[in-house]
Amino acid sequence: MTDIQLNMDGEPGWEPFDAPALVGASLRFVSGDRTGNRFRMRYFRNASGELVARVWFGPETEGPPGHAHGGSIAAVLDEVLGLAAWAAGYPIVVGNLNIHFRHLLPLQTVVQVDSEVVAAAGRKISVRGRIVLGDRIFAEADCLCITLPEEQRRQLG
Ligand SMILES: CCCCCCCCCCCCCCCC(=O)SCCNC(=O)CCNC(=O)[C@H](O)C(C)(C)COP(=O)(O)OP(=O)(O)OC[C@H]1O[C@@H](n2cnc3c(N)ncnc32)[C@H](O)[C@@H]1OP(=O)(O)O
Repeated sequence: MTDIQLNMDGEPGWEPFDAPALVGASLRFVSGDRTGNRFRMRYFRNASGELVARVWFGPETEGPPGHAHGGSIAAVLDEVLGLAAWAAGYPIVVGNLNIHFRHLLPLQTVVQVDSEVVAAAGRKISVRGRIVLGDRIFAEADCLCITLPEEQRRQLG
């Protein structure tokens, strides 16, 4: 437990990021339980202002024996990259998420999710992300987010 908590810390120059304060408390599926056996997550903004997450993939995210289920990896990328667009000021939902799974991700490991908002054109916001540990890349993703019309936003809020 201590190791997990230590590894979940940010880096110098990172600021803790309060996701519920921005989007409400609805993100329980991935980041809502900081003590359970599925995901444990902490969000930060790095020195460039980009959203970064530290994520522990627990035993209940298992797919291939001893390794994370692809769907669990997709769930994390969906939330982090969607939230990255919100953190950049765009009220969106994810329209398309394309993932390259590069290496099996061992369970009970804390990895880092990097994100970058790369383009905004009309309602379409492009976000890129990857899951890494040191120089090991586990997954890379391109995410197309679509801003919600005001009326739909009101219905959700
Ligand atoms: C303050 C209160 C708020 C509270 C709110 C809290 C929310 C808290 C969020 C937290 C942060 C997120 C973290 C989790 C992220 C998810 O998990 S979101 C859930 C998963 N996503 C969904 O369920 C989305 C379901 N899909 C939809 O709702 C609709 O299809 C969409 C995406 C809103 C688009 O529908 P639409 O508004 O009718 O837009 P439409 O006119 O079809 O398309 C607009 C443009 O986007 C393009 N486009 C649309 N979809 C696609 C697609 N899939 N592929 C490619 N292009 C597309 C169209 O081609 C079109 O392009 P142009 O013709 O303008 O060049």
